[in-house]
Amino acid sequence: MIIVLIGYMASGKTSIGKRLAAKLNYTFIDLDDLIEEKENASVTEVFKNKGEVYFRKKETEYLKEVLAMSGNIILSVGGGAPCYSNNMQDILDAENAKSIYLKATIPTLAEKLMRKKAKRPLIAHIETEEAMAEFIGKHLFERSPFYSQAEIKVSIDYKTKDEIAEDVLSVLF
Ligand SMILES: Nc1ncnc2c1ncn2[C@@H]1O[C@H](COP(=O)(O)OP(=O)(O)O)[C@@H](O)[C@H]1O
Ligand SMILES: O=C(O)C1=C[C@@H](OP(=O)(O)O)[C@@H](O)[C@H](O)C1
Ligand SMILES: [Mg+2]
Repeated sequence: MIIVLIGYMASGKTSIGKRLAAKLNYTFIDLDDLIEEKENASVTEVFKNKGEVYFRKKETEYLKEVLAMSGNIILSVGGGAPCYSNNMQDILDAENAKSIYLKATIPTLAEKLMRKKAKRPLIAHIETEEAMAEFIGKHLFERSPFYSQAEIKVSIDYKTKDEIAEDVLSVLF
């Protein structure tokens, strides 16, 4: 089975994915880490040197590769992955795949992203929490139609990583 974690930046896809993989003894794959490895550059460097369009092409290419893999995998994708190309449909159509949306409210995301924006080129320039919340509001409005197609939704507000991992496990098994 491939469990695909989707959701907005800083909703916890990467860190919850790691925990779930350890608990289930599944292979953990983070799509951003895979891109960094294959491109031999950080996400920030890829955005800066090759542009976002190039990043999106690579994201789509490696997503297809992972979805075609066999075995038990937890796949954490970047926040934009479901929203470009045919990626969300490919996730839904993949045999053996289950999609999970880690869902958060705007204030939760704004607070998390103010602390964790440095490595995220789309929001690194935003200076105040108020401006961050405004940006996220608009961005989530565009992205929610993709995220909402996930088979399973788990709310993450006010929860610890362990609580979120437990909630995901309880809806899955
Ligand atoms: N529920 C949580 N409680 C506290 N910190 C969290 C929680 N979820 C994520 N974090 C922290 O927030 C940051 C962003 O999480 P990350 O897993 O990278 O999110 P994503 O991959 O969705 O962008 C990380 O530093 C992570 O440790
Ligand atoms: O939402 C996005 O478009 C992005 C999210 C990032 O991943 P995380 O969601 O893991 O931060 C990373 O792929 C890149 O900075 C673009
Ligand atoms: Mg991540």
